[in-house]
Amino acid sequence: MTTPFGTRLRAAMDARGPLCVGIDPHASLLADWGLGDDVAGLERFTRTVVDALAERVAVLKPQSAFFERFGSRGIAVLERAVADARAAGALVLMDAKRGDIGSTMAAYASAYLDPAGPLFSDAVTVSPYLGFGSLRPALDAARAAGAGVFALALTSNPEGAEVQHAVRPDGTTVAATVLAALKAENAAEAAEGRLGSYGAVVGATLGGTAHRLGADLAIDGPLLAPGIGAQGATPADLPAVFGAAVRNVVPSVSRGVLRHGPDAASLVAAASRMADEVRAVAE
Ligand SMILES: O=C(O)c1cc(=O)[nH]c(=O)n1[C@@H]1O[C@H](COP(=O)(O)O)[C@@H](O)[C@H]1O
Repeated sequence: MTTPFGTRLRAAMDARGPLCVGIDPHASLLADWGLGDDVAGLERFTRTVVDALAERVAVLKPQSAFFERFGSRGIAVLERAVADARAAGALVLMDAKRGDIGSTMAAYASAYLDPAGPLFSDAVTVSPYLGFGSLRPALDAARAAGAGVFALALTSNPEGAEVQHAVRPDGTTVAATVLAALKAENAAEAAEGRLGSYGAVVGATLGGTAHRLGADLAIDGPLLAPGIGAQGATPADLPAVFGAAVRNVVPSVSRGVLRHGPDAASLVAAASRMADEVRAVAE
């Protein structure tokens, strides 16, 4: 049986530093790197990032949208990136943010969480906003494969609050309900003293807002914190946002590292500076 994702993630964070670097080949970044906004540019960009960082950072997070926009040839680049990054020892978090009715969710689960599939990843991002229960096929597929799932709880964009801060009839917020459901999924791993495999996405940009969730952030699983760099947050913001849960935070940076390319040494230096800054506040 494969070691569960949460356990593998904790080991990778300890060994490599707690950092996720996103692979987001924006058209503007391709241009900045002197590459065409075409499949050849996408491939060169992706390969450069994977070659530079997959042996060094804990998690690489390809953003599927930037590959999908090139159709099947873009997906082929994504497949190769997933395989190469995993072979080099990085955990791959597929940023697909899927969410659908349960029966369709089962197909998404087989796309990303079936070890026999060409896009099989260590974990995938999902949206719980069709109801947390609709994610069941993905949660079960992840458990079977030793993979992980990150559900959106409090996203980094300002528009998220209108849904995520909404208060239910029982007085809890929608986001707190998602966090509680993730904690329940992590119970078995937590009982063994392990980091759970079911993570939440909580933006690093939220200032004091997330911290007001306080104990709700204690989901016994990882907290992916995007929003560092281009969206304005810094590692120094993490303790205020996450409080005691900061130890389980995996900060995620895309453009803030990628803008240092195409030089591989500069990409490595940017990622390692960021990992050092995070380590300094998380310990
Ligand atoms: O799930 C995510 O990764 C995510 C959730 C969220 O709340 N906010 C957010 O920015 N993201 C993703 O994180 C990346 C942020 O990129 P940068 O702003 O360039 O660091 C993008 O791929 C977003 O889709």
